Amino acid sequence: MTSSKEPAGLAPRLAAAERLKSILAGEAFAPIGAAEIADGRDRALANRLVTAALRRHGQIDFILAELLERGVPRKSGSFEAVLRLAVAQLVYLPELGAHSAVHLAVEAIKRDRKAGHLTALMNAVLRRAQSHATRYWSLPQSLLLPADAARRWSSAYGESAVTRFAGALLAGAPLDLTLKDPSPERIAALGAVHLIADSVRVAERDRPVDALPGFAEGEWWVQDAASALPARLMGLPAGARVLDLCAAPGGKTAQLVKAGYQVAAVDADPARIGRLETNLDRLGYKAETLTTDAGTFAPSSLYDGVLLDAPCSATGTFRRHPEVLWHRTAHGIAGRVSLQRALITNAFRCLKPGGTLIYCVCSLEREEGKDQVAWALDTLTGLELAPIVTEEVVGLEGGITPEGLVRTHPGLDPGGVAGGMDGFFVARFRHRG
Ligand SMILES: C[S@@+](CC[C@H](N)C(=O)[O-])C[C@H]1O[C@@H](n2cnc3c(N)ncnc32)[C@H](O)[C@@H]1O
Repeated sequence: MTSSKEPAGLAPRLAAAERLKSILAGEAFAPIGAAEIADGRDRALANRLVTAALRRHGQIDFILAELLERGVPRKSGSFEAVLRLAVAQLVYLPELGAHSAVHLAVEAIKRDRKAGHLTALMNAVLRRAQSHATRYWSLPQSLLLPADAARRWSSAYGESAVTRFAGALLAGAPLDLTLKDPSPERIAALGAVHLIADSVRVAERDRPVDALPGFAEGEWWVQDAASALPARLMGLPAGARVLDLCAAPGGKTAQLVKAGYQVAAVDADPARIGRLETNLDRLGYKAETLTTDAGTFAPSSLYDGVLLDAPCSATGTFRRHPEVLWHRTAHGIAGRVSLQRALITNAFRCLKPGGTLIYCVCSLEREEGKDQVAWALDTLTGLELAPIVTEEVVGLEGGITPEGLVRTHPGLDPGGVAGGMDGFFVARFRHRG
């Protein structure tokens, strides 16, 4: 909501700048909600600006390097965030109006004690950006991905896949659902298309998720087609006892319940366990829930199956969380790798002899995927690989490695349906007994 003293359109920019500033400082992107901006149109504008600035971050880096010869001034408050948002609007969202981008950026930093002295610089830089807007609009898509990530992923997934990653980043992620009953009638009622197994893709998303048919009745839940793969690979008979480690908000828990298992869901975060319980309630599904550390959880009796969806760099989710592309550090990955090892070790301790362990991460990084499998087979000698075969992932045969691991990425189309999928890594192990 704008105050009478503020120019129209300033409030969403101030909120967007605050949000972008925290994302640049390392926080994850959470869309600006009604508590922050009551007016729905302002909120939509703020989220659109932040999303464009994040998706175009690599190209905007290039632009800022050209426009700011001495770099971003130090200790300049919201200057960089406001500048990035204004460049995103000027160059990539021209339909929002170039004049308002410049004027409101200057107004926004006037209100910031730490940046107020930089109005002349902001004005000059944005005028230059405006005069080069056509050239900047056609900057190559190769700038969209960090150069080191593009190199790593090209050698892992191939150059043509990585070329598609840039397009996928700009397009964002489509809405995929897992259906209790993937019958043609239900799929048609949702205006969706079938992907693989019980995953569907909503072709035209014209309303909020909770307004789609079947939401209130608990007929489906939101889940990317890649995220829906691991739980399907458990392959145990109905009635088996299955432990879901790092379970919230419960997409995989719901699948395990749907498969007929007796499920215990563990997560360390009480608020996220609350969301898992709400989600299961809506679906009419029951599972035991435990708020505890999956690295030390010691069950009173062992499980037939354990699914571990470990915390990771989340680089496979860059279409919905573009900031993960720019937050990855060697130090951060090393921390994740050792946490994942502690969790795999405890997952193995919770498993019955002969039981099945599924390890998965929404990461495109080899250290969190294939290298962890090599480590587990070396260290936990009671584990052996239970290779996943193509018949288990019909419609996604290209996602299986020769060793029987699943490795998806945004350049793969599930069931041949355009729109890609998240990057996921899945390995299945068996307890030798
Ligand atoms: C990738 S998300 C899980 C998504 C979930 N499996 C699903 O399909 O909806 C990772 C989860 O791990 C939880 N987590 C992180 N460290 C944990 C730990 N040491 N013990 C238990 N849960 C943990 C986080 O709270 C987060 O909910």
